Amino acid sequence: MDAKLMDGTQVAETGHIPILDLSNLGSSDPQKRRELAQSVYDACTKVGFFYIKNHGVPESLITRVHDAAEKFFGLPEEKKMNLYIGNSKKYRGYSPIGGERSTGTDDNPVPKGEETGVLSEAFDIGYETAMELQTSVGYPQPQDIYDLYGDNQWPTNETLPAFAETYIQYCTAIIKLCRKLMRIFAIALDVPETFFDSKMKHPGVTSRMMHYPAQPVGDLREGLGAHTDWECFTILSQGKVPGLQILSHDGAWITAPPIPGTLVVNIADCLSTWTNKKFKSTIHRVVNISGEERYSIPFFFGIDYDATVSVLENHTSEDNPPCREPFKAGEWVREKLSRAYLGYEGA
Ligand SMILES: O=C(O)CCC(=O)C(=O)O
Ligand SMILES: [Fe+2]
Repeated sequence: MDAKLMDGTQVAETGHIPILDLSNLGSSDPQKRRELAQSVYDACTKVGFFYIKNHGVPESLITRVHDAAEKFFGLPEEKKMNLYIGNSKKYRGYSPIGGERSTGTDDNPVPKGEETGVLSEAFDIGYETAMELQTSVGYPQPQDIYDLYGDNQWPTNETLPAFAETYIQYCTAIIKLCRKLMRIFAIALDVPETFFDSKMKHPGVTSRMMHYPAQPVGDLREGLGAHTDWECFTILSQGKVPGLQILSHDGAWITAPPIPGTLVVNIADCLSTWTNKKFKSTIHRVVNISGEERYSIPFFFGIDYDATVSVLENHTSEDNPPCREPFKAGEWVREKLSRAYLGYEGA
């Protein structure tokens, strides 16, 4: 059924976004992995978004991390502001409502100085080796050339008992899933299955808890402006309340409602570049007109910050030259981060 948004855009409740069953993600049968890779390929080239079920992340852990997010955002503003993102050189910490700006997309940027603050608050963390230590004792520290690893600003245990522990546990489970997915992407792209393995020793990972207040009637502000994600791909746990919309090829915003037992995956800029844009880094936004508070937890998975993103040769031809020169993942992410917040440009 189609609905009309307050700003007049059509929102179609459709089955445009495939639901993929990941039961065979770690199958020992290469044929089963190839079949999964084929459906991943179709989803990435046609939509750039898909839901995953049987993904292996325990529902109880997802529930615990969402509970932690709700508790965090329920803290008094001054406690949250103790962890203000502006205290961090690495873009880690709390960003209050209106603190993040809608910068638009590469093709359709919001002019500098005209950006508006979005109707959401967020708590951001980045990769730290504690996320590996649960599964691999003695995991080495990364070299931090781009100044983006570690130094998360955690609330104390007195303020929020077990908050850091729960969020780190969640990240551990998601990183494990992401490394397996990268192998499926490699098969889908017709390169050796282990192609990305050496580039995700200390993956350029960011995750954030987000809170979108119920939008007051008549308030047209976006919860999060139209954008693409920057890394390789995103795994989104969107709680129970709808609000995520993706831009279809014919220019309509399509809602991607929460589906119990699933997470959402979307392709982001770095992986799209690797594929010479065959995999779509699809524009999306959040508008919370549900009348309820919305909580979501995006997890952005990128390759090591000091690794190079370079268009795969087997995805170029004379008529289809590389869309970009090779670049370091850390440089790209830092440049994007420096424009993301109002009144704070990082280090
Ligand atoms: O909250 C959501 O559903 C999506 C968030 C998102 O797109 C992002 O943080 O990049
Ligand atoms: Fe996003």
